[in-house]
Formats: sequence, structure tokens, C-alpha cells
Amino acid sequence: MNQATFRVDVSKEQFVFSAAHFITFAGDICERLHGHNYGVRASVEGPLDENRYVVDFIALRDAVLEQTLALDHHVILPRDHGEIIVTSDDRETTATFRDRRWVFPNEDCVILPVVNTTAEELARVIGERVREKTRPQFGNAIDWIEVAVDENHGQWGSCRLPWNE
Ligand SMILES: Nc1nc2c(c(=O)[nH]1)N=C([C@H](O)[C@H](O)COP(=O)(O)OP(=O)(O)OP(=O)(O)O)CN2
Repeated sequence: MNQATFRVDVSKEQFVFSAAHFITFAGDICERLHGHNYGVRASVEGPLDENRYVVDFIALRDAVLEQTLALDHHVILPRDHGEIIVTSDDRETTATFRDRRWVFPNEDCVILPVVNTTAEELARVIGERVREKTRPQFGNAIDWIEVAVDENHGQWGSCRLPWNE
């Protein structure tokens, strides 16, 4: 029986994106707004195709880059947090946490479908979006996609998503 498994990994300097965020933790603690130079890597595992590729890693690279560029130089805010409430009008986006309030121009913000803007949650969203974007080209034979996000020189959160769900 053939026990070999195959995977492609993309991890590029171009994937670094600089963004601001704040999270809550331990229930009551809400960080101050701060920034990171985030790093990203992505992996796809599955059988080899007729090219002997799992997938074309150039296509995977470009799909990841599209996501990192969309986050670069933005404030990342959570859509689904119970206490960080994010609202936008036609000009500004306001985030509140209890008696604290942050106001940003709309164009500076990216509001993500996450509870907390942790590295793990960013990895999930990037993974879902890359999967969606590449499915027409990559097909359905792939087993999974994994995205990892580095917040600070070696502090990674990652998320593995089944390709078909
Ligand atoms: N599993 C996770 N743990 C933590 C996350 C996360 O996303 N996933 N995030 C944080 C905070 O965002 C924290 O701000 C991490 O940033 P960092 O700059 O590394 O924190 P430090 O306090 O160590 O800052 P220094 O500037 O390096 O002193 C925490 N945990």
C-alpha cells in the first residue's frame, strides 16, 4: 500500500502584513490598540494531480497574498465579539468596549467575522477565504488547508480546515 502523503507549503516574505488590533482575554481585560507585523504560511494536503502537484503553489501563493494585502495597514476589528461593539456610519467606524471608545475612518478598518482578533481566528478567516477563492482551480480532491498566523516572531496561531465541508 502507498503510504506517501503530499503537501505544499507557502511561506513568503511578501505575506507579512502590518495591522493594528486589540483583543480581550481573561474575561475582563481589553488590550490597548497596538500593532503587529504579522506573518502567514499556508499548507494544502491532498493527492497528486496529473502534473504531480498537490496544487500549483504559485496559485496558492497568489491567493494568500490577496488576503494579506487586504489586511495590510488596516485596523482589524471583530464583528462577533460580545462586548467589543463595532458600528459604522458612512464615514467612521466606532468600536466600544464598556466605557472605552475608538473611532477610525472606515477605509482604515477591516471588520472580520471573528469573536476575537486572535492569530487563530485570523488564520481561520484567511484559510476560509483562500479555500473559497481557489476551489474552482484546485477542485475537490484536496484533503485540507491549514493557515498559520504569526503575531510576533514565532508566536503562531493556526487553523486546519477540511477542504470539503
Ligand atoms: N493563543 C494566542 N495567545 C495570544 C494571542 C493570540 O492571538 N493567540 N494574542 C495575544 C495578544 O494579542 C498580545 O498582544 C500578543 O502580542 P505580543 O506583542 O507578543 O505581547 P507581549 O505582551 O509579549 O508584547 P511585547 O511587546 O513582545 O512585550 C496574547 N496571547
